[in-house]
Amino acid sequence: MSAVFVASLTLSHFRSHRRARLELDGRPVAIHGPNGAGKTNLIEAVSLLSPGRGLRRAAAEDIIRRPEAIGWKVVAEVAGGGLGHEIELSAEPGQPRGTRIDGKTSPQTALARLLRIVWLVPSQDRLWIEGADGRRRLLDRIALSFLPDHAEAALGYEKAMRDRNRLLKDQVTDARWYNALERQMAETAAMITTNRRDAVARILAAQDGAATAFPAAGLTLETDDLTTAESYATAFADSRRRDMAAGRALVGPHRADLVATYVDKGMPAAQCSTGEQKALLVSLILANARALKAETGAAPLVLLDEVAAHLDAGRRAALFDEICALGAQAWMTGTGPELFIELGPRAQYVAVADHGGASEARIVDASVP
Ligand SMILES: Nc1ncnc2c1ncn2[C@@H]1O[C@H](COP(=O)(O)OP(=O)(O)OP(=O)(O)O)[C@@H](O)[C@H]1O
Repeated sequence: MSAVFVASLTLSHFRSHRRARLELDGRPVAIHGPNGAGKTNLIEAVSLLSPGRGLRRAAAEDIIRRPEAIGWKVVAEVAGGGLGHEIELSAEPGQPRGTRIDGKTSPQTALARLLRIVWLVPSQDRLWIEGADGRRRLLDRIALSFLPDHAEAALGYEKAMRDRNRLLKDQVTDARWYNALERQMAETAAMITTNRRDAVARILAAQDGAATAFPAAGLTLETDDLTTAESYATAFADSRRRDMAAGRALVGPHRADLVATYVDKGMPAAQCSTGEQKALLVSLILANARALKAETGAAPLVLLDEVAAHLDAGRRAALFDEICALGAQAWMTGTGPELFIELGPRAQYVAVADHGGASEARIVDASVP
Protein backbone atom coordinates (compact mmCIF):
# COMPACT_ATOMS: atom_id res chain seq x y z
CA MET A 1 0.00 0.00 0.00
CA SER A 2 1.37 3.42 -0.90
CA ALA A 3 1.61 6.21 1.64
CA VAL A 4 -1.30 8.50 2.23
CA PHE A 5 -0.61 12.01 0.98
CA VAL A 6 -2.20 15.39 0.50
CA ALA A 7 -2.87 15.69 -3.24
CA SER A 8 -4.16 19.25 -3.03
CA LEU A 9 -4.39 21.87 -0.34
CA THR A 10 -6.46 25.04 -0.63
CA LEU A 11 -6.48 27.71 2.04
CA SER A 12 -8.66 30.74 2.23
CA HIS A 13 -8.31 33.49 4.80
CA PHE A 14 -6.14 31.21 6.88
CA ARG A 15 -3.75 33.36 8.95
CA SER A 16 -1.35 35.14 6.55
CA HIS A 17 -2.72 33.26 3.50
CA ARG A 18 -5.56 35.09 1.79
CA ARG A 19 -5.69 32.31 -0.75
CA ALA A 20 -3.29 29.47 -1.54
CA ARG A 21 -3.62 26.37 -3.64
CA LEU A 22 -1.02 23.63 -3.96
CA GLU A 23 -1.28 20.51 -6.09
CA LEU A 24 1.09 17.84 -4.88
CA ASP A 25 2.31 14.32 -5.37
CA GLY A 26 3.38 11.88 -2.67
CA ARG A 27 6.97 13.14 -2.32
CA PRO A 28 8.18 15.15 0.66
CA VAL A 29 7.25 18.85 0.50
CA ALA A 30 10.14 21.22 1.20
CA ILE A 31 8.82 24.68 2.02
CA HIS A 32 11.20 27.62 2.02
CA GLY A 33 10.95 31.37 2.41
CA PRO A 34 12.05 34.19 4.70
CA ASN A 35 11.03 34.59 8.33
CA GLY A 36 7.37 35.44 8.70
CA ALA A 37 6.54 34.47 5.09
CA GLY A 38 3.83 31.98 6.09
CA LYS A 39 5.61 28.58 6.00
CA THR A 40 4.50 27.35 9.41
CA ASN A 41 0.97 28.54 8.67
CA LEU A 42 0.88 26.09 5.72
CA ILE A 43 1.87 23.09 7.79
CA GLU A 44 -0.40 24.20 10.61
CA ALA A 45 -3.26 23.89 8.11
CA VAL A 46 -2.15 20.31 7.36
CA SER A 47 -1.90 19.52 11.09
CA LEU A 48 -5.58 20.43 11.48
CA LEU A 49 -6.46 17.43 9.31
CA SER A 50 -6.08 15.51 12.57
CA PRO A 51 -8.26 15.87 15.71
CA GLY A 52 -7.25 18.60 18.17
CA ARG A 53 -5.99 22.12 17.82
CA GLY A 54 -3.11 21.43 15.45
CA LEU A 55 0.58 22.08 15.88
CA ARG A 56 0.12 25.55 17.36
CA ARG A 57 -2.78 24.48 19.60
CA ALA A 58 -4.63 27.50 18.31
CA ALA A 59 -8.28 28.33 18.78
CA ALA A 60 -10.30 28.51 15.54
CA GLU A 61 -10.70 32.25 16.18
CA ASP A 62 -6.93 32.93 16.15
CA ILE A 63 -6.59 31.43 12.69
CA ILE A 64 -9.00 33.90 11.09
CA ARG A 65 -7.02 36.15 8.80
CA ARG A 66 -6.63 39.72 10.00
CA PRO A 67 -7.56 42.38 9.15
CA GLU A 68 -10.45 40.96 7.09
CA ALA A 69 -11.67 38.80 10.00
CA ILE A 70 -14.03 36.71 7.90
CA GLY A 71 -14.27 32.91 8.19
CA TRP A 72 -11.36 30.67 7.15
CA LYS A 73 -11.40 27.43 5.20
CA VAL A 74 -8.98 24.60 4.44
CA VAL A 75 -9.83 22.03 1.78
CA ALA A 76 -7.55 19.02 1.33
CA GLU A 77 -7.80 16.15 -1.07
CA VAL A 78 -6.05 13.14 0.40
CA ALA A 79 -5.01 10.21 -1.75
CA GLY A 80 -2.96 7.03 -1.63
CA GLY A 81 -3.18 4.02 0.66
CA GLY A 82 -6.21 2.89 -1.31
CA LEU A 83 -8.27 5.94 -0.41
CA GLY A 84 -9.35 9.26 -1.78
CA HIS A 85 -11.20 11.76 0.37
CA GLU A 86 -11.96 15.44 0.52
CA ILE A 87 -11.66 17.04 3.93
CA GLU A 88 -13.02 20.52 4.51
CA LEU A 89 -12.33 22.46 7.70
CA SER A 90 -13.73 25.88 8.37
CA ALA A 91 -14.72 28.34 11.05
CA GLU A 92 -16.76 31.51 11.02
CA PRO A 93 -15.94 34.25 13.55
CA GLY A 94 -17.17 33.26 17.01
CA GLN A 95 -17.83 29.68 15.91
CA PRO A 96 -15.88 26.48 16.62
CA ARG A 97 -14.12 24.66 13.82
CA GLY A 98 -16.36 22.55 11.60
CA THR A 99 -15.30 19.37 9.78
CA ARG A 100 -16.75 17.89 6.61
CA ILE A 101 -15.52 14.66 5.12
CA ASP A 102 -16.58 13.98 1.52
CA GLY A 103 -19.21 16.67 1.85
CA LYS A 104 -20.70 15.29 5.08
CA THR A 105 -20.50 17.07 8.43
CA SER A 106 -18.40 14.85 10.69
CA PRO A 107 -17.05 14.91 14.23
CA GLN A 108 -13.43 16.06 14.40
CA THR A 109 -12.43 12.73 15.95
CA ALA A 110 -13.39 10.97 12.67
CA LEU A 111 -10.25 12.48 11.13
CA ALA A 112 -8.07 10.16 13.23
CA ARG A 113 -9.44 7.17 11.32
CA LEU A 114 -8.71 8.77 7.96
CA LEU A 115 -5.21 10.16 8.32
CA ARG A 116 -2.26 9.55 10.62
CA ILE A 117 -0.19 12.67 11.19
CA VAL A 118 2.95 13.04 13.31
CA TRP A 119 4.83 16.30 13.83
CA LEU A 120 7.75 18.05 15.38
CA VAL A 121 7.83 21.82 15.99
CA PRO A 122 10.48 24.18 17.41
CA SER A 123 8.45 24.78 20.58
CA GLN A 124 9.27 21.15 21.43
CA ASP A 125 13.02 21.86 21.39
CA ARG A 126 12.92 22.30 25.17
CA LEU A 127 10.48 19.47 25.72
CA TRP A 128 12.87 17.31 27.76
CA ILE A 129 13.77 20.10 30.16
CA GLU A 130 10.45 21.83 30.65
CA GLY A 131 7.31 20.68 32.50
CA ALA A 132 5.57 17.38 31.82
CA ASP A 133 2.73 18.94 29.76
CA GLY A 134 4.66 18.93 26.50
CA ARG A 135 5.87 15.36 27.00
CA ARG A 136 2.34 14.17 27.75
CA ARG A 137 1.11 15.92 24.62
CA LEU A 138 3.81 14.24 22.53
CA LEU A 139 2.91 10.86 24.01
CA ASP A 140 -0.78 11.46 23.38
CA ARG A 141 -0.11 12.40 19.76
CA ILE A 142 1.84 9.16 19.36
CA ALA A 143 -0.93 7.17 21.06
CA LEU A 144 -3.54 8.83 18.83
CA SER A 145 -1.57 7.96 15.71
CA PHE A 146 -1.75 4.25 16.63
CA LEU A 147 -5.13 4.19 18.35
CA PRO A 148 -7.70 6.56 16.82
CA ASP A 149 -10.08 6.21 19.79
CA HIS A 150 -7.49 7.84 22.03
CA ALA A 151 -8.94 11.23 21.01
CA GLU A 152 -12.41 10.37 22.34
CA ALA A 153 -10.94 8.98 25.58
CA ALA A 154 -8.84 12.11 26.15
CA LEU A 155 -11.78 14.44 25.42
CA GLY A 156 -14.11 12.41 27.68
CA TYR A 157 -11.60 12.47 30.52
CA GLU A 158 -10.96 16.22 30.22
CA LYS A 159 -14.65 17.03 30.23
CA ALA A 160 -15.49 14.84 33.24
CA MET A 161 -12.47 16.18 35.15
CA ARG A 162 -13.48 19.79 34.42
CA ASP A 163 -17.00 19.14 35.70
CA ARG A 164 -15.63 17.42 38.82
CA ASN A 165 -13.19 20.29 39.44
CA ARG A 166 -16.16 22.62 39.46
CA LEU A 167 -17.81 20.55 42.20
CA LEU A 168 -14.55 20.56 44.16
CA LYS A 169 -14.27 24.33 43.91
CA ASP A 170 -17.89 24.73 45.03
CA GLN A 171 -17.03 22.53 48.05
CA VAL A 172 -19.78 20.04 47.17
CA THR A 173 -19.47 17.08 49.57
CA ASP A 174 -22.44 14.91 48.55
CA ALA A 175 -20.94 11.77 46.96
CA ARG A 176 -23.91 11.37 44.62
CA TRP A 177 -22.74 14.37 42.61
CA TYR A 178 -19.34 12.78 42.10
CA ASN A 179 -20.19 9.16 41.31
CA ALA A 180 -21.20 9.45 37.65
CA LEU A 181 -18.36 11.88 36.84
CA GLU A 182 -15.75 9.74 38.56
CA ARG A 183 -17.05 6.66 36.74
CA GLN A 184 -16.58 8.47 33.41
CA MET A 185 -13.14 9.70 34.48
CA ALA A 186 -12.19 6.18 35.61
CA GLU A 187 -13.26 4.51 32.37
CA THR A 188 -11.48 7.02 30.16
CA ALA A 189 -8.42 7.14 32.47
CA ALA A 190 -7.99 3.37 32.17
CA MET A 191 -8.20 3.66 28.39
CA ILE A 192 -5.73 6.55 28.27
CA THR A 193 -3.18 4.74 30.44
CA THR A 194 -3.52 1.51 28.45
CA ASN A 195 -3.13 3.40 25.17
CA ARG A 196 -0.08 5.29 26.43
CA ARG A 197 1.63 2.11 27.64
CA ASP A 198 0.84 0.51 24.31
CA ALA A 199 2.26 3.54 22.42
CA VAL A 200 5.52 3.45 24.43
CA ALA A 201 5.87 -0.30 23.79
CA ARG A 202 5.36 0.21 20.05
CA ILE A 203 7.96 2.96 19.87
CA LEU A 204 10.49 0.88 21.79
CA ALA A 205 9.83 -2.09 19.49
CA ALA A 206 10.21 0.12 16.39
CA GLN A 207 13.61 1.34 17.63
CA ASP A 208 14.85 -2.17 18.26
CA GLY A 209 17.44 -3.06 15.63
CA ALA A 210 16.27 -0.24 13.32
CA ALA A 211 18.67 1.06 10.69
CA THR A 212 18.70 4.72 11.64
CA ALA A 213 21.26 7.46 12.13
CA PHE A 214 19.29 8.79 15.09
CA PRO A 215 19.96 7.80 18.70
CA ALA A 216 17.72 5.29 20.41
CA ALA A 217 15.57 6.82 23.14
CA GLY A 218 14.88 4.79 26.26
CA LEU A 219 11.33 5.63 27.34
CA THR A 220 9.54 5.15 30.64
CA LEU A 221 5.97 6.14 31.31
CA GLU A 222 5.73 7.49 34.82
CA THR A 223 2.14 7.12 35.84
CA ASP A 224 -0.04 5.92 38.69
CA ASP A 225 0.09 2.18 39.29
CA LEU A 226 -3.51 1.99 38.19
CA THR A 227 -4.76 0.28 35.10
CA THR A 228 -8.39 -0.79 35.49
CA ALA A 229 -11.40 1.51 35.59
CA GLU A 230 -12.27 0.04 39.02
CA SER A 231 -8.88 0.96 40.49
CA TYR A 232 -9.14 4.49 39.09
CA ALA A 233 -12.70 4.88 40.42
CA THR A 234 -11.51 3.89 43.91
CA ALA A 235 -8.50 6.23 43.69
CA PHE A 236 -10.68 9.20 42.64
CA ALA A 237 -13.16 8.57 45.46
CA ASP A 238 -10.33 8.15 48.00
CA SER A 239 -8.64 11.33 46.84
CA ARG A 240 -11.79 13.50 46.96
CA ARG A 241 -11.01 15.18 50.27
CA ARG A 242 -7.43 16.07 49.29
CA ASP A 243 -8.64 17.13 45.83
CA MET A 244 -11.15 19.49 47.44
CA ALA A 245 -8.38 21.14 49.43
CA ALA A 246 -6.31 21.51 46.25
CA GLY A 247 -9.27 22.51 44.04
CA ARG A 248 -8.25 19.95 41.39
CA ALA A 249 -7.67 16.22 40.85
CA LEU A 250 -4.36 15.08 42.32
CA VAL A 251 -4.42 11.59 40.81
CA GLY A 252 -5.07 10.50 37.24
CA PRO A 253 -3.44 10.29 33.83
CA HIS A 254 -3.26 14.09 33.58
CA ARG A 255 -0.35 13.80 36.03
CA ALA A 256 1.68 11.24 34.04
CA ASP A 257 5.11 11.92 32.56
CA LEU A 258 7.27 10.45 29.83
CA VAL A 259 10.91 10.09 30.81
CA ALA A 260 13.57 9.61 28.14
CA THR A 261 17.22 8.65 28.11
CA TYR A 262 19.86 8.76 25.39
CA VAL A 263 20.47 5.01 25.50
CA ASP A 264 24.02 4.90 24.05
CA LYS A 265 25.23 7.43 26.59
CA GLY A 266 23.10 6.28 29.48
CA MET A 267 22.21 9.95 29.87
CA PRO A 268 18.83 11.45 30.83
CA ALA A 269 17.49 13.41 27.86
CA ALA A 270 17.32 16.59 29.97
CA GLN A 271 21.12 16.51 30.36
CA CYS A 272 21.90 16.06 26.66
CA SER A 273 23.07 18.87 24.36
CA THR A 274 20.46 20.87 22.42
CA GLY A 275 21.32 18.98 19.23
CA GLU A 276 21.19 15.63 21.00
CA GLN A 277 17.80 16.47 22.50
CA LYS A 278 16.51 17.35 19.06
CA ALA A 279 17.99 14.13 17.63
CA LEU A 280 16.08 12.14 20.28
CA LEU A 281 12.83 13.82 19.25
CA VAL A 282 13.50 13.16 15.56
CA SER A 283 14.30 9.57 16.49
CA LEU A 284 10.92 9.18 18.22
CA ILE A 285 9.02 10.69 15.29
CA LEU A 286 10.81 8.40 12.84
CA ALA A 287 10.16 5.35 15.06
CA ASN A 288 6.50 6.40 15.22
CA ALA A 289 6.35 6.63 11.42
CA ARG A 290 8.13 3.27 10.93
CA ALA A 291 5.77 1.55 13.38
CA LEU A 292 2.72 3.00 11.65
CA LYS A 293 4.00 1.92 8.28
CA ALA A 294 4.66 -1.61 9.56
CA GLU A 295 1.18 -1.76 11.07
CA THR A 296 -0.99 -0.07 8.47
CA GLY A 297 1.16 -0.55 5.38
CA ALA A 298 1.27 3.22 4.79
CA ALA A 299 3.62 5.85 6.19
CA PRO A 300 1.87 8.71 8.02
CA LEU A 301 2.05 12.36 7.03
CA VAL A 302 5.05 13.87 8.80
CA LEU A 303 5.27 17.60 9.61
CA LEU A 304 8.68 18.97 10.54
CA ASP A 305 8.80 22.69 11.22
CA GLU A 306 12.27 24.26 10.98
CA VAL A 307 13.71 20.80 10.93
CA ALA A 308 17.20 21.91 10.00
CA ALA A 309 17.66 23.89 13.22
CA HIS A 310 20.08 22.12 15.57
CA LEU A 311 20.82 19.32 13.07
CA ASP A 312 24.27 19.20 11.47
CA ALA A 313 24.50 18.55 7.70
CA GLY A 314 25.20 14.84 8.22
CA ARG A 315 22.17 14.31 10.41
CA ARG A 316 20.01 16.38 8.07
CA ALA A 317 21.00 14.23 5.08
CA ALA A 318 20.33 11.08 7.14
CA LEU A 319 16.89 12.40 8.08
CA PHE A 320 16.03 13.08 4.44
CA ASP A 321 17.20 9.57 3.46
CA GLU A 322 15.08 7.98 6.16
CA ILE A 323 12.00 9.98 5.18
CA CYS A 324 12.44 9.01 1.55
CA ALA A 325 12.93 5.36 2.51
CA LEU A 326 9.67 5.50 4.46
CA GLY A 327 7.92 6.97 1.44
CA ALA A 328 6.27 9.56 3.69
CA GLN A 329 4.94 12.86 2.45
CA ALA A 330 6.95 14.88 4.95
CA TRP A 331 6.22 18.61 5.02
CA MET A 332 9.37 20.43 6.07
CA THR A 333 10.08 24.12 6.46
CA GLY A 334 13.33 26.05 6.32
CA THR A 335 14.38 29.60 5.54
CA GLY A 336 16.25 28.79 2.33
CA PRO A 337 16.30 26.13 -0.43
CA GLU A 338 19.93 25.31 0.38
CA LEU A 339 18.75 23.58 3.56
CA PHE A 340 17.10 20.92 1.41
CA ILE A 341 19.90 20.48 -1.11
CA GLU A 342 20.49 16.83 -0.18
CA LEU A 343 16.87 16.03 -1.08
CA GLY A 344 17.30 17.03 -4.74
CA PRO A 345 14.56 15.67 -7.01
CA ARG A 346 13.28 13.35 -4.28
CA ALA A 347 11.14 16.25 -2.99
CA GLN A 348 8.76 18.88 -4.36
CA TYR A 349 9.42 22.49 -3.43
CA VAL A 350 7.17 25.30 -2.30
CA ALA A 351 8.38 28.89 -2.08
CA VAL A 352 6.50 31.13 0.31
CA ALA A 353 6.83 34.91 0.28
CA ASP A 354 5.03 37.89 1.70
CA HIS A 355 3.34 40.07 -0.90
CA GLY A 356 1.95 43.26 0.54
CA GLY A 357 0.70 41.68 3.75
CA ALA A 358 -0.50 38.39 2.29
CA SER A 359 1.47 35.18 1.89
CA GLU A 360 1.98 33.70 -1.53
CA ALA A 361 2.81 29.99 -1.78
CA ARG A 362 3.76 28.36 -5.07
CA ILE A 363 5.39 25.20 -6.34
CA VAL A 364 8.87 25.94 -7.67
CA ASP A 365 11.59 24.06 -9.44
CA ALA A 366 14.08 22.77 -6.87
CA SER A 367 17.01 23.90 -8.94
CA VAL A 368 15.92 27.54 -8.90
CA PRO A 369 16.71 29.08 -5.51
N1 LIG B 1 -4.63 35.43 12.10
C1 LIG B 1 -3.69 35.98 11.34
N2 LIG B 1 -3.98 36.86 10.36
C2 LIG B 1 -3.02 37.39 9.56
N3 LIG B 1 -1.72 37.10 9.70
C3 LIG B 1 -1.36 36.22 10.67
C4 LIG B 1 -2.32 35.61 11.53
N4 LIG B 1 -1.67 34.79 12.39
C5 LIG B 1 -0.37 34.90 12.07
N5 LIG B 1 -0.17 35.74 11.05
C6 LIG B 1 1.09 36.14 10.41
O1 LIG B 1 1.59 35.07 9.63
C7 LIG B 1 2.94 35.39 9.34
C8 LIG B 1 3.69 34.14 8.99
O2 LIG B 1 3.78 33.25 10.07
P1 LIG B 1 4.54 31.86 9.97
O3 LIG B 1 4.73 31.42 11.36
O4 LIG B 1 3.86 30.95 9.02
O5 LIG B 1 5.94 32.30 9.35
P2 LIG B 1 7.17 31.40 8.91
O6 LIG B 1 7.32 31.56 7.43
O7 LIG B 1 7.05 30.02 9.41
O8 LIG B 1 8.34 32.19 9.62
P3 LIG B 1 9.64 31.77 10.47
O9 LIG B 1 10.70 31.40 9.49
O10 LIG B 1 9.97 33.07 11.15
O11 LIG B 1 9.24 30.69 11.41
C9 LIG B 1 3.45 36.17 10.54
O12 LIG B 1 3.96 37.40 10.10
C10 LIG B 1 2.21 36.39 11.39
O13 LIG B 1 2.12 37.69 11.90
